[in-house]
Amino acid sequence: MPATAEISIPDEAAANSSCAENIVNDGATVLRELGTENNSSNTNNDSNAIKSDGSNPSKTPSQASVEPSSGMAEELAAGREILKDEMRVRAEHQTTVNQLMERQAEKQRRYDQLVEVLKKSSVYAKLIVDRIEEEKKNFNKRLARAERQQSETAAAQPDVAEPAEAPSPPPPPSPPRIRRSQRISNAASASATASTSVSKKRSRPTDDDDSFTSAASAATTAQKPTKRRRAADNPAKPKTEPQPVAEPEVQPETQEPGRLDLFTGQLRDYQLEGFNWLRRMYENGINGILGDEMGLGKTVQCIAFIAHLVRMGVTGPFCVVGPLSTLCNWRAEFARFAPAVPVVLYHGNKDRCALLRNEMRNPLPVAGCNTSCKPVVITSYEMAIRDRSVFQRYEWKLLIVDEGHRVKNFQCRLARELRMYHCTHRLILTGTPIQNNLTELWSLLNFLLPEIFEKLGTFEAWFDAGVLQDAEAKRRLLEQEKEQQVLSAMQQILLPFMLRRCKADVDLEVPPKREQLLYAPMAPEQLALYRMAVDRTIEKLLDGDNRGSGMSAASLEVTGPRQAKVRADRISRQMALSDETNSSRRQGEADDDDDEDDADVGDENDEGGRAKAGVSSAAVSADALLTVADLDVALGGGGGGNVESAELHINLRNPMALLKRICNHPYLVRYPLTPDGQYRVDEQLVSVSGKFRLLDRLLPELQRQGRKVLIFSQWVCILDLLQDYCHLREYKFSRLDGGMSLEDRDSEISRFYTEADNRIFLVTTRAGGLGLNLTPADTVIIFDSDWNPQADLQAQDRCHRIGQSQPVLVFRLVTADSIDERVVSRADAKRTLERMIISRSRFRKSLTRDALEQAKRLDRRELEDLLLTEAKPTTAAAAAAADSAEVLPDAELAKLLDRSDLMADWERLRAERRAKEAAADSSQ
Ligand SMILES: Nc1ncnc2c1ncn2[C@@H]1O[C@H](COP(=O)(O)OP(=O)(O)OP(=O)(O)O)[C@@H](O)[C@H]1O
Repeated sequence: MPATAEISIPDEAAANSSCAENIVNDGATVLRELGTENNSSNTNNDSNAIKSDGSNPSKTPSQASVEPSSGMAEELAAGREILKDEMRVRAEHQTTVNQLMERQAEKQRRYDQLVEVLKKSSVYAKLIVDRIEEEKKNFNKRLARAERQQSETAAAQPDVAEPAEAPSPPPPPSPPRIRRSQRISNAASASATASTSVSKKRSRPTDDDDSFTSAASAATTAQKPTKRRRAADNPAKPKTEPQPVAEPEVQPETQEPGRLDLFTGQLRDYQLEGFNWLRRMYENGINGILGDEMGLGKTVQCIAFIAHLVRMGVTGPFCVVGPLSTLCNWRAEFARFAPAVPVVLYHGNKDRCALLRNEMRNPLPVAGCNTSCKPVVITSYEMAIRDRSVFQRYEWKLLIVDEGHRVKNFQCRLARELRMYHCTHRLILTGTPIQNNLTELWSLLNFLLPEIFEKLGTFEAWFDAGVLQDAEAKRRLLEQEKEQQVLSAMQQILLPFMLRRCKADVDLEVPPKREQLLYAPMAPEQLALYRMAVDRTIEKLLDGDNRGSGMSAASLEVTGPRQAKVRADRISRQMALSDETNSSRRQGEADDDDDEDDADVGDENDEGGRAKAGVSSAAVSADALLTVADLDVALGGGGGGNVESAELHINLRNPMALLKRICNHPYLVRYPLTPDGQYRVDEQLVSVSGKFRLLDRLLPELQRQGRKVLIFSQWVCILDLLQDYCHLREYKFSRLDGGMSLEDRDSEISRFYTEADNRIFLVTTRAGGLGLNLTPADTVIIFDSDWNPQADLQAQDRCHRIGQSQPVLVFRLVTADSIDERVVSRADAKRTLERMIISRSRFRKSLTRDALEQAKRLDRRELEDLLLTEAKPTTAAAAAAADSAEVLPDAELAKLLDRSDLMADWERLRAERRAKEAAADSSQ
């Protein structure tokens, strides 16, 4: 990393600069030539060039007053014009050069900042590496001492005269080197007994032996009742240097032999490593991001970590803030993995929360442990904001922000409020640290470590996802990397603060998944409507229809609440959902889980946000709708006085949203009504949308196979349509969206788990895409992709996670030749950005000296591969002709739904793994 790299003026600037010089020179040449020509026709034989204003300085006043010939005058005039042009060009080029120089200076400034951050970050990196090495040294010393003691005991044993006196039993055999899963409790007790009973066979610890190291350190700290030095990160007092290594605040040794450990689960190897990383960060007073891919067990690692802190005598309080949908999951996981640790789920109205606050306040005894601690408070973003003044009164020992990419906008309300909490340690959990751009990653880091990540400019716009769509720009990016190594600098900066493992890196024992893009051509009616939206015919039609009513097309929008009568039917048909829930759901278009926060306003796709931002919509009465006859005629509907009633939803102020609606289903723009004002749910619901046609091919077959399916959409109104479809086909289903209460969400999830014939779960990406475990499903259909690719990935990972036993098929539906394709390609570019910065092997292990060195040497070939040959989901099936009833021929369908190849791969992998394990065991 050239820390003091001189940045030369880029070729472009140099070229422009020399270009400007050339022009000046050329201009002078032209003028000289012009002067020569003039001289040749001028009897005065002047040899000087003409001044810029066209006068000839060498002429005497009398000469100047001599009238030139008309030819000469023309030449002079032409010369003046040329000169003016040249001056203009010269000025323009000078401006360009100045701009380029300014840009370059700005880039240099940002680069200097980056180097500065790198320096700060390497102080932390060194601290952590030194700490790890020290732990290893200590462990080795303890091991050697234990071995010495053991051999001394063995040597002393023959001298024991009376075997009948029952010598103390031989030390229990040391635990075998555990490969796949490792109980923390085992690790802890292994270390606790390390001084008396460590097998001679055990090899020297490697990185993988971190568990033992951890436990050794835990035991060491348990014996040293030092007071934890408060490494508080109170924003008012940012710390500028890493805090000295601090021990957790421990009470005197309390562990008795055989005492129940608080974490009752078994961590896998990589989870154990994550646990050790969490512990080390805490002990060193460094906040961090646990960025493991979704479903790898971030929740479980945190629970193990909190259980460890409690066991070490840290009495809390601890706080977990997450999306509403995940709260029950956190509570359930605590009950499953650390039942002795008290937990309070803080959610509800003010009265209920007042009661909960009483529970929060007092320390409770921890079963099986000679200690007590305040309950772990689990709450939602909404509550964390609403009751900030309450939460602010606590001195949180640990604040966990689950799905922490929510603070991706550093100015968002949630980030602002959480910054006011007093906490010793902060931790962000996110499976998707980079969603759209580097600014978001900076925001997360700024939230955690404001003293290091203080200047947004440092991270801003080094790499732009938009640029990554363009091959030429990718090549330029490679050049930049060669010159400045910005990418490696960023990776080095992140290294001490982030741990991220991908599913491919770890032995997850989850069958593989296959993601496929399914292209659906538009149905004829849909295409007609789409064209009308593109060429703005809709606008003209609506303008015409509403001229008399004094309503402009731009303000035309039908809103949900005014449609209560026609919605009633839909509501009454819903299963297990309360009316209250539904009416609240009607308020928003796109889902807005916990969206009281302003974090997502400005999100490209945030329909709900825009609605809230106040698109003043004029509701159109049912009578007015009847008059939109031209629209019906254009769509091939009734016309000629036989126009059916329909609910229109057209917001011309947002043409992009209008196109997206049409791509997904024309009913989102114009839903036909029955004569009595109900939604007309018949075969046409399927036939007018390309995506529904595809769906109608996939779902019956999946139902026949008994597969459970998750269908994700970003729009609540699409969920409504899908629900109508389920009624039409008489499919049982569950549903989860942002308008539902915590209890309703919980009951819908449990219905999906427990009812065998409930095989479809309709979920909004925002409300249900995060933190849920829906492993009964093995098929995911993403009805409409998000601009943010991570939202789709999160959705897929609801069922592709630990606990899944089947290969998972993921289908992303894309309407061919439409705005949908743009969404998909832009999302792919953003995925490349994410892969470039963090999804490389660098963050796989917690920090080592080797990893630090490796991060300095970014492999150019690796980067080239990534940028120039990207892995994309397979484009499996383009639907057949739009007017064909056979949208997806049987043979194609069978191929799409066939998982036998995935299963075979999975079986082979498992067999190989078993063989390896057997070989390793026999060699021990
Ligand atoms: N060591 C373990 N033993 C048993 N079950 C586990 C273990 N680790 C994870 N799981 C299970 O795997 C599933 C995924 O784990 P978890 O929810 O902690 O993942 P996550 O990384 O937090 O996912 P997300 O990012 O989606 O929130 C859960 O059902 C969890 O109970």
